[in-house]
Amino acid sequence: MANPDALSVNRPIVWTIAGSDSGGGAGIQADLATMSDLEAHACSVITAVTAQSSVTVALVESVSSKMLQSQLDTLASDLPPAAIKIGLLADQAQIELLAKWLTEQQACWLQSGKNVPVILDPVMVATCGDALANGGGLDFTPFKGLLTLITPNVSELAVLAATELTSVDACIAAAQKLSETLNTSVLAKGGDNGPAWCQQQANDLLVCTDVDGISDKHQWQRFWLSSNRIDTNNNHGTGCTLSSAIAAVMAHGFVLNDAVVVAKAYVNSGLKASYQIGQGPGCLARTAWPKELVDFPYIKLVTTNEIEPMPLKTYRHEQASFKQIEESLGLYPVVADVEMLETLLKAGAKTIQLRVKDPTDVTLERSIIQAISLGRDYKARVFINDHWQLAIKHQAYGVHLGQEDLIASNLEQLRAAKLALGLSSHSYFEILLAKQHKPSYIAFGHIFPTTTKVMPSKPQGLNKLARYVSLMKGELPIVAIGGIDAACVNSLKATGVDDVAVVRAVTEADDPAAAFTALQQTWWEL
Ligand SMILES: Cc1ncc(COP(=O)(O)OP(=O)(O)O)c(N)n1
Ligand SMILES: Cc1ncsc1CCOP(=O)(O)O
Ligand SMILES: [Mg+2]
Repeated sequence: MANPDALSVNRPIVWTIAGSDSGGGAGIQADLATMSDLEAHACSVITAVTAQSSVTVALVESVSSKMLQSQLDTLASDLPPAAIKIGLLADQAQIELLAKWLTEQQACWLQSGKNVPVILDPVMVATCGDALANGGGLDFTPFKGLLTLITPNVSELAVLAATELTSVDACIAAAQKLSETLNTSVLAKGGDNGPAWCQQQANDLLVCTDVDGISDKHQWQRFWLSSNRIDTNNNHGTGCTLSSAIAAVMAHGFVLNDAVVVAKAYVNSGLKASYQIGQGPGCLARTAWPKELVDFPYIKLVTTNEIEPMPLKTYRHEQASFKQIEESLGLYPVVADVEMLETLLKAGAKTIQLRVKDPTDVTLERSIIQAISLGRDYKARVFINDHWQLAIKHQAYGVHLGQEDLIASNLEQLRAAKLALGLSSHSYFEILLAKQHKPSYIAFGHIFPTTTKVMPSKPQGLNKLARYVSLMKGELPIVAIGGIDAACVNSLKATGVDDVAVVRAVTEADDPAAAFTALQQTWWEL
């Protein structure tokens, strides 16, 4: 019987194209362990065999071109990948061969509407300091346009961008240049010594290109991803683990930005439980899908005014929280006009959102005043969508904003006015971003297909919802939205989600008041 908690119905196939580490801590061995731990079926294409322990690399021998080609072709015909991670490439001939193969394959995948993410970890040196490939001499430009993400550490970034990294500015410029040269997103890892190095925290820089399935506002942006530094020498295989985790998470259908934050949490959790096995640096433990919020990074958008990563204590202590929701929001309607709002308040709604989307509506302010006043009459909590200045002016109970609106809104004014704040999210990445503002609740969607709004992201489904809910338990209420009707209320409740917002199931019903009462009754009785 299928496991209802499984990430995907069938384990997705993920390939690792990398070198064997006879010591078992890095390379193919770390990749297979990671992919399998993250519920993927791992296939391997071995590029090189290394005679390696935790203290030395004694010998590296690349496989023949014939063997490399044969592994690729044999797997492709029976076990096609949902995502690919590339690690050690021993020489230029392997880069050329793989780039040619990927070019041909991507043309086929494109024809069949398939998008296979390719994550390149440009391995050059082992943790013990010995060279694995002729890194400085390798030219990765044949991969231009073929990659989804490249994950260099500080020294690899310096080699790839052919520059010295002496400042945070230089790091950002080098990552940006690499992104443009290879036409790919870049995760520049800051765990090792370098300009963004900090004793207390590890700061990675994510440079996004046109990432599939995320908000327009997050594309072509740069973000610092910061975590507490985990004090351990057992870091052999960290880069291999990170890149194969990113590939495995993407194979389960998560967007790139989500895969990066989940993989970082996976590595953090693995480092905490890491162990020494030989005389040198030990390796990461395999701790399954990350479930602890503390392991996920803080995210900061890099702007022209603020380029430095943020000290984590600033996020934790310096901002006040928005109003706490004392009594659950429950199942509540989101409506487009005051008439419908009044009908539903009369039917007993104690929470409701006014969502007026017409920017030319000359009656907007009047509608907002009426909605807030009706809310007071019926002792209901009225949230105003988007129009935060008017909500402050007329003292609404709360405001609901999208991630896009966050950029244009003044959260300090909202905080000072003591309004409740709800924030939308569509992914792990956006949940983490929203949480940093300490809102009153986070809405998550769309759970099922919806016609109410054109969404850049795919429907999330119940399985992902359950993961987000369990991550945020005890932190903030999560409100599910999108395509919700009487038929799915049961299964939504089973995810443990706190509250539910509905549009069409109420507003397009023949009798909206009756539809709302029935839905709410079902929700409370479950
Ligand atoms: C409860 C709830 N969740 C999500 C939304 C969507 O808000 P937003 O992302 O700002 O999009 P628009 O509603 O403005 O199109 C919501 N309104 N309410
Ligand atoms: C505003 C919004 N944000 C995410 S989904 C959605 C629309 C939900 O509408 P419906 O309940 O009719 O699917
Ligand atoms: Mg909005």
